[in-house]
Amino acid sequence: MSAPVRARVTVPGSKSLTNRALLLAALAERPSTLFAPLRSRDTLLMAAALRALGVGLTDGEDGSWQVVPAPLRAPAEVDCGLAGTVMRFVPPAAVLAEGEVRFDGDPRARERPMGTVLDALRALGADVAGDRLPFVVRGKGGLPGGAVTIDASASSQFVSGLLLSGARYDQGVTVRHAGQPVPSLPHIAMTMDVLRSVGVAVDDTEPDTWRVEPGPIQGRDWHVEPDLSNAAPFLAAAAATAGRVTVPGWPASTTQAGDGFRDILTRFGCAVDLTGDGLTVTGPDRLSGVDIDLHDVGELTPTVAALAVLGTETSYLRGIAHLRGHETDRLAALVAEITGLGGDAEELADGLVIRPRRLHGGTWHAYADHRMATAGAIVGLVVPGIEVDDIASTTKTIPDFPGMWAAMIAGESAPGRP
Ligand SMILES: O=C(O)C1=C[C@@H](OP(=O)(O)O)[C@@H](O)[C@H](O)C1
Ligand SMILES: C=C(OP(=O)(O)O)C(=O)O
Repeated sequence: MSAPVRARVTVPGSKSLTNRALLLAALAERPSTLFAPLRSRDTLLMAAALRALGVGLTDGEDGSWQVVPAPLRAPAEVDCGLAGTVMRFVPPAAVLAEGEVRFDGDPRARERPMGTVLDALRALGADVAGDRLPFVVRGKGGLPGGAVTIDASASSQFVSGLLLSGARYDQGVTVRHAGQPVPSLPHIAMTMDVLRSVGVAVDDTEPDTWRVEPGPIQGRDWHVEPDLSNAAPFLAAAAATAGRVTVPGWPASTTQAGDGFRDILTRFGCAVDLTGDGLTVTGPDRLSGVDIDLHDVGELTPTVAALAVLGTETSYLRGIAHLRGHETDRLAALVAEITGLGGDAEELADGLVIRPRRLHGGTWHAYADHRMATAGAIVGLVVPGIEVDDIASTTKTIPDFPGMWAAMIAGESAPGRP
């Protein structure tokens, strides 16, 4: 094992909060300012999409973003990259423009599930050509809206996307889910919470039903919380090396699903301490195994799998069949990388089983997936000779992961940060 990691790591803003704030600011009645937003590939793509639709977006010297809403304009082209939040959140807004808005993205993005959102928009009165990327929204300057029933078992983003723009539809929107349970429900709760914060009337009292009333969206100041899911690999470094890592600015209460990592770390045997100073995690001498349902926090799976690989007991990660439609098929990718290095991992119908076995060095493939890349970095702290083939894929949600990781290992605060 490498030397225990001891560091204080300040992580950049939340992807999920930044992209929701950008979209709502674009649809608002008055300008908004985002303080400490995330600036990474996914949020820069969201910003570019909104600019292409005519929204004013300027950079403040302090790293903030000023957003000046304007009637959405077409024709326009939107590059979704590999960002689920761009491909699922922007089309429901693009129907408000008058004219063609063309969407495309990375090769893998063309495979990610999308048809449910486009069918829902058609059912609500939109003219959309296509069922996955590339597709074209032919905006009519507005949308009747109303009630729609969808199967959101492949992604909570199908629901969030429709809700975020719903207040701007003539009749608002009511989204009902029918199908296997919706994953990542905390992300839908976050959507409802941000809608309330901009004065939109919402109702989620009925299970699997979300209602957004039509009405104006207020401009506001947004103070974006640190991205707790992106904090996870750094906290995992403490867990993996019997070290200690503090993430300052961890919110006392939050709508981010990544907050669930505190409980997961406890189950691995870590000491987890949330104080006014931040969240401090101290790793145990021996990592336990876990049997855990990650349905609500699927995006933590690669990080949890990396710890499970280093655990001393068998781990079961459950409730995550939908990860097959993420940046890559994460279940297949994790099994391939773990077994490729001599480990023991197997796919379950809805998850993974990972048994303890000593790994050897070699290449850990990232599959253009930021969270696969960071999972490789965690394993590489403990197993000598591991090289992640595409660490640059981390720029999807962290601007400088290699710099932050190196600073953490050296025991420094990340450069330029408190
Ligand atoms: O709404 C959001 O910001 C997100 C919702 C989740 O998507 P799925 O429901 O597709 O897992 C999550 O995994 C993703 O990283 C971000
Ligand atoms: C699933 C993820 O991203 P996306 O927003 O592209 O769906 C993720 O970040 O783990």
